[in-house]
Amino acid sequence: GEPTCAEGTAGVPVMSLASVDPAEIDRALREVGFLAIVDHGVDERVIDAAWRTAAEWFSRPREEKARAPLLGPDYPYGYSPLHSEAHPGSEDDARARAPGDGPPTLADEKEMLCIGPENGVAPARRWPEQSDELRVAWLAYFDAMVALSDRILELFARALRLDDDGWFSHFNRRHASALRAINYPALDADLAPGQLRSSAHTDYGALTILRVGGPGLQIFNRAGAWVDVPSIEPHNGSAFVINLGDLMSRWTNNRWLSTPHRVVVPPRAPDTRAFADARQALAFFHNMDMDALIETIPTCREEGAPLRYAPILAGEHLMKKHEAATRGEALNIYAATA
Ligand SMILES: O=C(O)CCC(=O)C(=O)O
Ligand SMILES: [Fe+2]
Repeated sequence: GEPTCAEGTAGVPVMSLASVDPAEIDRALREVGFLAIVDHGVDERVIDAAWRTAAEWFSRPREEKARAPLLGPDYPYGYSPLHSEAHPGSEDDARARAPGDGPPTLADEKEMLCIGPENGVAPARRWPEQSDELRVAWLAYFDAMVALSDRILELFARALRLDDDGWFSHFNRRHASALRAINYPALDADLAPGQLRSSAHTDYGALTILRVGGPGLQIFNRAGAWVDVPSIEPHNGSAFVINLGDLMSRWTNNRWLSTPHRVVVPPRAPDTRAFADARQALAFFHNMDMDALIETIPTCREEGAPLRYAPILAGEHLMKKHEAATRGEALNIYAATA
């Protein structure tokens, strides 16, 4: 039959969800930590509406957006304006600093709007009051992502040769997932040296479903190089990029990778004055139940191999990641792969 798996330039395989071989998923997640899916079955109108209402909302005046529910200590969702977050800087930035300078505080060149689940796990959703259309569209998209992540978790169970396709569903009764739209504004000047659209990070949870609009996403591969994730559309039809977060890597005793990734400004074409087009992404972060006990998955306990992690509650893992991020702990990927 038709091949279900083709290599992109970063080695991110593209798989048809209609005919995927779970062994290929296992291979991709062991070697790359990222894959792309087509034939995913999500209604294109649902995707378009979420995409369009996000873009429309980001295009509003700054003062209007600032009146939206804001991300803060009592509400870890809502709107984060441009430059509201400081992140560990890039490797170049770290090299440029004198010892003892403290962590770099270059802010990512992005703004974000986020909602959480509506299942009692998180504070009640707060919406920007200006757009009923956004609320309706995002509710549908959120539900579609929940359904798609359920399907992907079934495939993960098969990829890990668990005896029950529904193995993950026992940890997925009141998930703590979040939907985030990210706007990387058009640029009319270069960013500061070392500044990025999204600085290098790994995701926290089980898996992330990304809808990507435009170039710039890079992954840090096992050879220790930053490589572009090529755009999959339009040749392969509508696609989502799937990657794992730290929880899934831990759960599989590091069999599967939580791959560092970042978003850079694409290289500027010579002889043009335009710097960079705007870029948008929709990221659905799937988190397991807060009280899910994460102990190495039975089929990931190779005989004789050490168990790398003690059991932990998924909620505790998530909080530790949030705390590390707010302390600005740098992601030490360079040392890890040296
Ligand atoms: O914009 C993208 O393509 C990726 C964003 C991302 O990695 C994140 O928000 O965690
Ligand atoms: Fe990410």
